[in-house]
Amino acid sequence: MATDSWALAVDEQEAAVKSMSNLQIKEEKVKPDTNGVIKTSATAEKTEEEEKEDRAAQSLLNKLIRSNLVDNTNQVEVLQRDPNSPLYSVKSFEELRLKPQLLQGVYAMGFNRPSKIQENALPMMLAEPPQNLIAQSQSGTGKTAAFVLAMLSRVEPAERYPQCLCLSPTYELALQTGKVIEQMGKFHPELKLAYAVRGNKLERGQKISEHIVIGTPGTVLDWCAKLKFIDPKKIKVFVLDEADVMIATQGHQDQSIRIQRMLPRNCQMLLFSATFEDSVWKFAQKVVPDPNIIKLKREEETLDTIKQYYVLCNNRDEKFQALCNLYGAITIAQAMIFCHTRKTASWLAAELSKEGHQVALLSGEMMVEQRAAVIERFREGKEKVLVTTNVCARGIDVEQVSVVINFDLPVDKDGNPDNETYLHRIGRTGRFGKRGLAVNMVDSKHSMNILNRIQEHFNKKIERLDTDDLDEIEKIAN
Ligand SMILES: Nc1ncnc2c1ncn2[C@@H]1O[C@H](COP(=O)(O)OP(=O)(O)OP(=O)(O)O)[C@@H](O)[C@H]1O
Repeated sequence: MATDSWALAVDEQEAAVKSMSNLQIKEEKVKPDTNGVIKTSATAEKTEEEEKEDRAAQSLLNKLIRSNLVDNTNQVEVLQRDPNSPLYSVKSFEELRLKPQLLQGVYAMGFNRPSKIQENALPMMLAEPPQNLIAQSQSGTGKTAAFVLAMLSRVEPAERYPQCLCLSPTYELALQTGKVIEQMGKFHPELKLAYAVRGNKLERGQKISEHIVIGTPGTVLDWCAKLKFIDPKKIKVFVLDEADVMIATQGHQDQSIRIQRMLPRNCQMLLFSATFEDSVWKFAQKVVPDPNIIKLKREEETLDTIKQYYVLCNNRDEKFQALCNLYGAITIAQAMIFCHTRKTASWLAAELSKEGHQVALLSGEMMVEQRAAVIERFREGKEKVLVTTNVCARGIDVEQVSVVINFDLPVDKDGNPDNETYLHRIGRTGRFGKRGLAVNMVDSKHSMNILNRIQEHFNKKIERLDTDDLDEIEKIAN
């Protein structure tokens, strides 16, 4: 195989780095595309695969670093299966008439009142007869807590068999949800939970007596169909968590549908997702018949309150020099610096450290727990600058950042401007009326072209900044 070209492609396309060792690539001709990026069919495939894995990692990361509800002032949209039935919403947990032990559990977790999505979702989920629900709202808005409460409310502790089944996309995400079940159900000690995840081996012929089973689709399917540890006909509540992450994983969609088909017709089906792309929507409709639908829109990200600049350089070293010139001005607040590859991010973090700056590096090579720890320190303000990559920081919410530096402009895997990522990176800096600042480093004709296309897309002028001019620097700092 063409080792050099392959190495080059890998360098360009960070997402493919990890896959090198386990890919069997057949001899094939590799030619650079119009952007000079070399792809083989194997790289393209694996890149997609990696992105999918990333979604699960991101979701886990967000859970690990989150200690509060995400603020959302948008309206909730509710579509009822029966538009004539009254629409209930609750402003307190008391109104739900929960079992006292559950209410105690909710309060012990520090929840004083239902979150926006919970206000509508909880009465629907707890209604008699049970109703099916599809709910979508961004990560951190209280979905997990909502369906956990619904499952715990429906369980009959005296009946010792699985009554609620919850599917999660990965082992780690299943454990996170399991923790919430354990916390919320802690004043209900007779309530038991089983984890249907890889490595949890039971003796053949056994029936499990736990009331709630949480697991990944493959193992749950085995437990229901092949090993018969669970009698699916007795399941009252079926939850599909993180449907968007779920269907991004090969095979999970089919396995989930096969499990759903074994359940009784009157089983309550609940599906949750942070996004509603077409594929998620199609899947949701397959597994949730006659649903009520609740949607909570994401806070709009805009560029209105953000000052955007670009700095013209000739190469990476000049970009570094420009960044050093800017450093004093940007560290008045907290800043995130985005690079295209892990290699550049590591290099930049090391160079900044050599200059005596204290920076944090968030890299894709780190374990999810390590990444969570880095973000946590940054959120606490222990470091003021975080150097990271596109892939690594996508989907991660760090609220107090007010400066974003694009050391490399965001491009998609075909080398075109990634406007969505641009907006997401930059948009976060100017939230809630705060002023934000974005500086884009441009070092070639190609990247100037990308910048121009970004300006056109958003119909916003990005001004040139001269980092050797102290007056100019003053201007951006104030
Ligand atoms: N009513 C509430 N009051 C206060 N905090 C809450 C409430 N509901 C949930 N939380 C907390 O807010 C955070 C986010 O909630 P939760 O994990 O349920 O959101 P989510 O929408 O399921 O997020 P994800 O999609 O990432 O799983 C958690 O720390 C949770 O403990």
